[in-house]
Amino acid sequence: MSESGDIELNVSTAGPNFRKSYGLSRSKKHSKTFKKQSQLKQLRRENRANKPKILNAAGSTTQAAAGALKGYDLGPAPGEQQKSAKRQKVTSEGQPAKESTAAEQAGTVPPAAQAAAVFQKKPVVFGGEAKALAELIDEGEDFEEEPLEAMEVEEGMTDILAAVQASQLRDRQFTVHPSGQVDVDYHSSDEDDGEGVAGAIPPLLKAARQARLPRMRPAQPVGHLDDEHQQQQPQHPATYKEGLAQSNAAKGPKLQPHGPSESKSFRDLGVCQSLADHLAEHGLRVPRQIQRASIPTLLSAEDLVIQNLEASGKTYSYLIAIINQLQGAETRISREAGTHAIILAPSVSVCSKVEAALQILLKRYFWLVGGAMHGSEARNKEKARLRRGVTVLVCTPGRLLDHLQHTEAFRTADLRWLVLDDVDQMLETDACHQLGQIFELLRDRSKRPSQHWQNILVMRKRKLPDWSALATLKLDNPVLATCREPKEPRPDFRSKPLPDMNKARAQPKSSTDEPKKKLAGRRPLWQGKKRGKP
Ligand SMILES: Nc1ncnc2c1ncn2[C@@H]1O[C@H](COP(=O)(O)OP(=O)(O)OP(=O)(O)O)[C@@H](O)[C@H]1O
Repeated sequence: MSESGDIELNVSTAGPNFRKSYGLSRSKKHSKTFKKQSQLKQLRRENRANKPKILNAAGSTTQAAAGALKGYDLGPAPGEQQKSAKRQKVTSEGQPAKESTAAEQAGTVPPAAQAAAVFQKKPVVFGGEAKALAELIDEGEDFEEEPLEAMEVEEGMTDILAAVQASQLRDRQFTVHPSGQVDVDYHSSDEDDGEGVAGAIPPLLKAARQARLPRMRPAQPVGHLDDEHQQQQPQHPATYKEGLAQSNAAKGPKLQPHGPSESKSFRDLGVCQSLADHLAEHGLRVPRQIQRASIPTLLSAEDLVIQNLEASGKTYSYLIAIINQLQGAETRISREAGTHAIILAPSVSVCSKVEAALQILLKRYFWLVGGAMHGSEARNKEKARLRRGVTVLVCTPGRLLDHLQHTEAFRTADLRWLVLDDVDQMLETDACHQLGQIFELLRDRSKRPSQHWQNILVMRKRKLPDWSALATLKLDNPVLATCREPKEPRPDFRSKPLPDMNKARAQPKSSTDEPKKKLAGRRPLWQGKKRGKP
């Protein structure tokens, strides 16, 4: 210890194992980061001498107890026996913990421990510092400047991670064993006692387990889900709502699945005659599955998540619904009224694709103006277009935020639809950081006090993305429109009559067969010319 109170740790005392465990080179061990790491380790070592080293969330839960609860003997987990032999469990008074029998312990196993036992096959270590520090040291960075949230976790355990990150355990390390035992490790910055932390684990693991359950029921192939049918189905736990309620970051909506209706035409779905005719002129005569599932909900102004495969007709679903309502407004909506629908797309290519479809649909309704802005045009030109008015705007998040912040003439007070196309892709890019700001600015500019526009989320993947970036969107009891059927009916080869093979043989297949016929009587070249008889 130096005079200033800082601990000075001679690197050489750290020993060869220390270097080996982090794979450090000789030059690295003299780095500033490495010294800081050593200091921290030393502090922890000192601290551990005064505090209980291992704390069991269940008090005294063992693998046998978890097995007893489940009705069979689990037996020791691989490697667990040796580990437990090495570890000395201590009580908070520092006395060795008394090993109790399985029967005694059966009553003390919390549901969290069972949960861990069910879905864990091997011990999983969670925790911020150990892993994060190792990574930072490998990169040669100063760990004090980095947030200690670079937690790594086994594949498939991200939900647990989300729960842990949102909790008071974020910078502690704990291990979940197959037996359901949870060990918490302490370090010098811990202020509260062990019981507080242990109490926090069971609800977390319960939440984590819920989060791992399937989040959507499969879509109904045909017909609406009527109330009676819904009551018969086992109630699906509201995973996002309850499971991760503690975490604002991972909060998501509870979705009501909605299968396609049996309507055979766009008219049946509620689309007006003129638009249905216009669609038929452009080859859209029969609505696709996803359009049958989504258009009725879109027309009823409910928030909606549309999920289906690529090129299945998702874009047309929401465009048809929006334009159907815009063209049918009692008083014609002029461009001076500002923007009524904003479609956010993650990339320029998606923007262009959506705009192309939009322009096809707007051909008939000349008073409705559609446009795309994604940065390929000069900003002043875009501003001029916004000043004149764009009723349906297709935009990338970056460009939209820019105009919301800097273009006064951009009028969004009457916004009625906000579409996030390809939302799963959008949430994987940096654009997701701008979404929160966009929603806030749109809400501030809105005429009415509460958010009143219809939210439409379009995604291709079945798995719901991380909703943390959409937490401020305030989806209002959204419906999930999805269907499992292939996007196009497959051709039925069996129903086709087979060609008459005799006829096919009798007739020459094509004009190219003619020269062959002519050559039919000739001798092959390799036999040479026929010599005349003497
Ligand atoms: N009802 C329909 N009848 C015939 N063709 C349709 C119908 N709906 C959409 N299409 C055609 O299918 C193609 C894809 O449609 P759309 O762009 O809506 O699909 P998407 O699911 O949004 O695609 P992506 O996943 O690439 O965004 C378009 O060329 C469109 O013309």
